[in-house]
Amino acid sequence: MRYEMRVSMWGSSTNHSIPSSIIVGAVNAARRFFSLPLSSKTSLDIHNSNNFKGYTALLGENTNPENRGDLHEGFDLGWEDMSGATRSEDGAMTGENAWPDGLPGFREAVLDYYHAAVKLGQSLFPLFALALDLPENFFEDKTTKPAAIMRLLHYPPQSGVVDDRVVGIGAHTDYECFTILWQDEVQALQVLNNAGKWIDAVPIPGTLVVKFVFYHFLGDQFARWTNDVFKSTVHRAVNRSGVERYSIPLFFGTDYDVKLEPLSTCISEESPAKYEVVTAGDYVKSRLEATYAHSKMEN
Ligand SMILES: O=C(O)CCC(=O)C(=O)O
Ligand SMILES: [Fe+2]
Repeated sequence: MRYEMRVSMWGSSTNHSIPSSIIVGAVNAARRFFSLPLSSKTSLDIHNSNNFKGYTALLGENTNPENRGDLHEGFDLGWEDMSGATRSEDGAMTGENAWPDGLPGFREAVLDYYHAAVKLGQSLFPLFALALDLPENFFEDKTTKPAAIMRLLHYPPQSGVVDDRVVGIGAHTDYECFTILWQDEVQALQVLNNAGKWIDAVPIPGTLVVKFVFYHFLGDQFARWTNDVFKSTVHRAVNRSGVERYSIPLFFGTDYDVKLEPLSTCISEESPAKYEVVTAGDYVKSRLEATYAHSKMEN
């Protein structure tokens, strides 16, 4: 069974909504950033960051090891408060964000969206806990220091014969528990269904689409917490639209110093624990290292 929750982007009284002005601010910030000269962007090269923050050039990332690189550019950031404070207790993922010079208002617009989306993400954990027969507050003490990576993504259009090994973002599963995704109106995102067919995740104008689909669109941290009761969904993006595309995923995990231990409700004699226990920080970092390994060597 598949559940999907759509959250109206128009401000309302519910605390599940992200005001449209905040979304528009972040999208405009992304447009301004990707319009910078390449040299300004590569000065923030993600390979120079000890915790994978900053700029990824076209083909810099390779989410599917069978592919030759992803045809998008990106800007990655993690938690930071408005005053600029970062945290020291994030284990392997501890470190600062990398902000561009000469883009007034960029940092504020991006962080405004980040904080609003993180708040939304925090409000979803109790629903997952209930779905797993756990107390509603089960994840509360495991999500006190938001371990959330956000990305601004820019996909050029691809035309003619598209090599399946060079697409916008190759087939992959996300590394954290779940993903909140804003995408513009350009169709590119696809989800692999149980029959092995790629299904278009159709953009809906005027909405913030929260990928919130049990058993289908969850990330690998939840697969580890639940011993695969929650299965991560394979997805990819191929932009054949003829126009450029922007998206903003936010990956929401448990705190970086928390161990990804299988839940007692999800293991049994018939279904013993499958995964080695690691901290969320070590896990995310190892996945990012694999994703960027090919371009690190060229660097
Ligand atoms: O751009 C998109 O719609 C998907 C991005 C994505 O899957 C990712 O960054 O993990
Ligand atoms: Fe993804």
